[in-house]
Amino acid sequence: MIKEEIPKNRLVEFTQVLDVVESIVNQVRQNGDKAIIDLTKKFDSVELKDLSFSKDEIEQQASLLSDDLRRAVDVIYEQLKEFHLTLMPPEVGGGKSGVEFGIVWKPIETVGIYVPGGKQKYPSTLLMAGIPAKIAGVREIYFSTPQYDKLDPMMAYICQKLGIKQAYRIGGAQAIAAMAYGTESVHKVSKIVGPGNIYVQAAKYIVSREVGIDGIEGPTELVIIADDSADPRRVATDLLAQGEHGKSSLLVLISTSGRLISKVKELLSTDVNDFYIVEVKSVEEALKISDELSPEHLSLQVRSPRSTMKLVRNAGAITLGNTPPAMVDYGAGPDHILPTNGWSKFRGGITVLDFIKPISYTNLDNPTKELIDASIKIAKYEGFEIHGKSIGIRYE
Ligand SMILES: NC(=O)c1ccc[n+]([C@@H]2O[C@H](COP(=O)([O-])OP(=O)(O)OC[C@H]3O[C@@H](n4cnc5c(N)ncnc54)[C@H](O)[C@@H]3O)[C@@H](O)[C@H]2O)c1
Ligand SMILES: N[C@H](CO)Cc1c[nH]c[nH+]1
Ligand SMILES: [Zn+2]
Repeated sequence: MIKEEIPKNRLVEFTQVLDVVESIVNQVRQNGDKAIIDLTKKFDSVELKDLSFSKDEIEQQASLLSDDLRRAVDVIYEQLKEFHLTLMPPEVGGGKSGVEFGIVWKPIETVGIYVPGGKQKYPSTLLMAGIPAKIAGVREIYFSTPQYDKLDPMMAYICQKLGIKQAYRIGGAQAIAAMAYGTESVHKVSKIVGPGNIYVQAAKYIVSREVGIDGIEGPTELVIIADDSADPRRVATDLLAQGEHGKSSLLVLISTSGRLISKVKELLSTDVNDFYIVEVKSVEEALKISDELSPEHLSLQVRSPRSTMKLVRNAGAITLGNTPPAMVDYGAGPDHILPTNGWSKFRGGITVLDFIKPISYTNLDNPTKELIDASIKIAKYEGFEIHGKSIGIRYE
């Protein structure tokens, strides 16, 4: 259905299910594997026997992937690898007042990746999380997905390429809780990343009290800003494409062209999804609405996408001009694990930076008297006499 007013708040929000998910998380925390088995029966109607895929099962499934699809994965793997390698920050250092200081980057040691799978399968998401984790040097990468029978052959092949330590057949909030707290069968990790529905994201939010998370990456969102230079068929197809993720997707067109809008409306008229389509007077006005929404994907199908991009304040990922947003989903290089629900106001998509941490180092070779005196004075001012003394005894 076409709607002409964009809702102020997201209609589907992980905050709506925090209470029910808190109870799921607690059950897994207290009862481990047994709770996972019960919850999987309750929510997915599956009698779960083995919680993880064995090495043999993964090998067997991977062998079923055709050469053609293996090559496709290999091509995308190299493309994503290049993007994340480009972003890998250097170790930096400097000095002042006789102090040498700097940063060494260390990988997070254990990471759990959630790959959604309730309605569709997402081997591409395993690549999007696994490649930056591997480049960052994460020692043990685990992953979980709600596939209760055999593992998808493409995922199995990707598991092998990434050197996944263990793969679990667990979905929803129970998978997140299991990786956060550990169970008899599931390894506890230091950080959990990955997209999913509101139950999955609510669980990540809850367990972030104890483990790192990458943010909130819930139901897909696409805002297209288009002027009269845009092609209505492409605009409509981009909106329909993200609508494939399901009814929870947020699909928005903001355009300065009434002519484009009526053509796009015509093309969308028979689809089951809701589309929010608004006409504005200028691209600046469109940007104001989009920034307020802070969408996941932002597509700038306008005459000057580069100068328009400079004016954007909030978005997870921007595609310029004729670039299909679906290429970010698959093969362009930048990650498709992107913030939703307004979280692009304060963070971006996954990069290698989500898997490394900066540790500072300090070496006082020959500090100036001025710096030492100033430090001791502030320690005394705070009432920490011994802090001051521990500095003073070295440089008197
Ligand atoms: N933002 C991103 O970066 C990004 C990327 C890819 C996909 N996505 C989104 O991920 C989502 C995938 O959702 P999905 O549902 O297909 O798969 P999912 O794997 O996220 O969730 C499926 C699980 O949800 C649990 N569940 C379902 N109903 C429940 C209920 N009533 N109570 C408790 N638990 C329940 C079940 O255990 C099930 O296994 C889509 O909305 C898609 O748009 C987002
Ligand atoms: N559009 C999704 C991010 O919201 C990513 C995706 C994966 N596969 C297809 N699309
Ligand atoms: Zn998509």
